[in-house]
Amino acid sequence: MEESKAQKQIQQLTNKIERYNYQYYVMDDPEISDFEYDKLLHELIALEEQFPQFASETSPTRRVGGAALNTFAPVRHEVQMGSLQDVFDPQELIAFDERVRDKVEKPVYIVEPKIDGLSVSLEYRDGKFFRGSTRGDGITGEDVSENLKTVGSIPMTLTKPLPLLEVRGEVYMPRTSFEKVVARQIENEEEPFKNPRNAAAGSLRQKDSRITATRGLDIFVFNIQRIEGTEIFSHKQSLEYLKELGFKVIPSFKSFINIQDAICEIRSIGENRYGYAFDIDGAVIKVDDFAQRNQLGATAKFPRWAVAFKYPPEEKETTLLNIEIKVGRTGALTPTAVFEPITLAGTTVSRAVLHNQDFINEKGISIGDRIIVRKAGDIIPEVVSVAKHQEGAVPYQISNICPSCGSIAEREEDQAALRCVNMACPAQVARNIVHFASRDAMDIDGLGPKIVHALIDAGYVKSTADLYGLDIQKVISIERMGEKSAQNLMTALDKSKTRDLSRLLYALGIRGIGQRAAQLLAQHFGNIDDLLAADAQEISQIEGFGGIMAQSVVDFFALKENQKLLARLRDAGINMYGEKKVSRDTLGGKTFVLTGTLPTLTRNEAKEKIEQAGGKVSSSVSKKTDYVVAGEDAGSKLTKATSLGIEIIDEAGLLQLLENQ
Ligand SMILES: NC(=O)c1ccc[n+]([C@@H]2O[C@H](COP(=O)([O-])OP(=O)(O)OC[C@H]3O[C@@H](n4cnc5c(N)ncnc54)[C@H](O)[C@@H]3O)[C@@H](O)[C@H]2O)c1
Ligand SMILES: [Zn+2]
Repeated sequence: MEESKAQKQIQQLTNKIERYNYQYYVMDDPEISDFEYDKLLHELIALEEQFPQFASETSPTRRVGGAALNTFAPVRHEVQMGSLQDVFDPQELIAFDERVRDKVEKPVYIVEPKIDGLSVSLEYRDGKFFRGSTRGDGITGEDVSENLKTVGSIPMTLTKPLPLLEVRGEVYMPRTSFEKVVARQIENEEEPFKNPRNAAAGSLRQKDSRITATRGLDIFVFNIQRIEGTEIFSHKQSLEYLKELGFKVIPSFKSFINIQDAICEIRSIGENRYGYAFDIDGAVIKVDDFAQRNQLGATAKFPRWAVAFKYPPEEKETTLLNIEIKVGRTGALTPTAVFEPITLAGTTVSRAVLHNQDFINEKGISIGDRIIVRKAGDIIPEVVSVAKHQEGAVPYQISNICPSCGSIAEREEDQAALRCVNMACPAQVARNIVHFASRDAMDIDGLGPKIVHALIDAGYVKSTADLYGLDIQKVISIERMGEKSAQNLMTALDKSKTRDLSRLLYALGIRGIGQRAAQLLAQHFGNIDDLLAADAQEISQIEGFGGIMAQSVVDFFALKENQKLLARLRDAGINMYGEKKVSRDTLGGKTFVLTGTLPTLTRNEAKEKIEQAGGKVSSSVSKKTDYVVAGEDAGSKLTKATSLGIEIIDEAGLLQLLENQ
């Protein structure tokens, strides 16, 4: 490969991985599966090895984990919390053994399952729990003591009053807890966690420890970081000692004196990986003796005395029987593959989401094909590829008729999904009503998902307008509804009639129209009739509005069903006026790019502030960027901004801009 091409590719991979890291470690919401992520990381490692001149000091290949959220106090780790080097092939285990034997004699290895959770440090003073923190970037983590105290298996008092002890463990969510948490999230129409690891991380990093307490977290302790009051010489000894102190230690640790036996154990853990009550993503092999560990040492990121063997996701072949189209909660028409049942990652699966037409075309999927299926991140089944196409078959074509209400679904610009925009579409009605009633919309107190579903099931409500036709008798007749709460709901419904136009517009759930956009519409037009009379051209003139958003508003009100709904809301006495304002727009559409960690604002807060003042936030630096707001550890974006001569400001500078006008 040419140098210039390699440099560019290294840069691109770095940017990508940094984004995935942020989503995974900071937001607890991964965008891609671990398997795909590992592939990208290894691609980068290989490129950097070949072109070391382009490998930066801060490359994700040299750094551990993620940045901290601002929510928790920072904790500096006395003993650094490293990561582990991944290997995927038994051959690499043999190479590991050779590297070890180059430096030390007769190593004893311990093999343990690798728990798929998140790493924490627990500190004890005089035998009492003192503090607990997340790994963070390995050097600084977050103080999550309060949340850790809710994990029942973490002892608050040790059986021996050691003056000082710091241990490392893996907090995880057992599969049964995960299933319960996800079921609850789905019932409350919240975005469910993608897998137990992210669920564990998200639960441990809750602001409110009462929420953490409901999540059924557990821990396995696997290392002594620091100890005073006794001396320990080997890993095996330390695990046994930790057990005595009252910790729940890593299950099934076995020792081996030759690598072949260790490989057998690793294979057998892999074969049994779905037999555990929790997710494991590999096995760890470690040198047992501490003196030997010291001799072997560590790199900036990993110890040289251990490696993690990662198991590939399980894949199976099956026959595609059918493709069903479902209308999602946002009106998106989603194709689902229905195939002959197979067992994958310990459970029987027969369905996998096919995302959209582009996905189907790309893989060339048609009904009757033999397909390969796996579980991404071991949770969500996905179609990997077609194993055997049928002769002459063409990719399945999704119809644009909504299967739930029969309206014509629209394909939005820039978006692969077809979407049913009929507000009265039965498939979407519950979600629409919940949104309509939510705090930031019409704020109808007491009208949560459960009541909404009950009202729909009872046949009382088919659209938001029906809410205003409810009477107290009907409400009381719903299961578990007392007279008092029924009365409260009626009062709340009445009160909601007087909300400002901007809330109503937001409540309607127009595609792409959030609170801010609804506010802009209300301020610009002042009443609904003027808005209805406007065309996309006029709406797109509003500062902060783009052509796509304007078109979405016009499309929404063009639909007969939505017009009828609006008329009924009007008849019910809902306020349709708002305060017309001459817009005060401080930042005048200037474009900002955020990079690095700001001292006080989170990224989202900064973004919100900029947008509220009429600015735009973009994710990449270009000639069109007006300002780059740089915080600590700003990376490539800063370099690019400098080379393009774009003005660079810090958080203080941003706040000043916001205040100035
Ligand atoms: N999908 C994404 O977007 C995305 C993004 C970033 C990272 N990731 C995933 O995160 C992982 C990388 O994270 P990492 O740096 O924490 O490395 P890692 O999870 O692969 O390995 C290190 C961790 O293993 C844990 N561990 C569990 N059981 C252990 C045991 N018995 N002994 C020792 N350690 C044990 C430790 O807590 C340690 O922090 C990869 O699996 C990667 O795929 C995914
Ligand atoms: Zn529909």
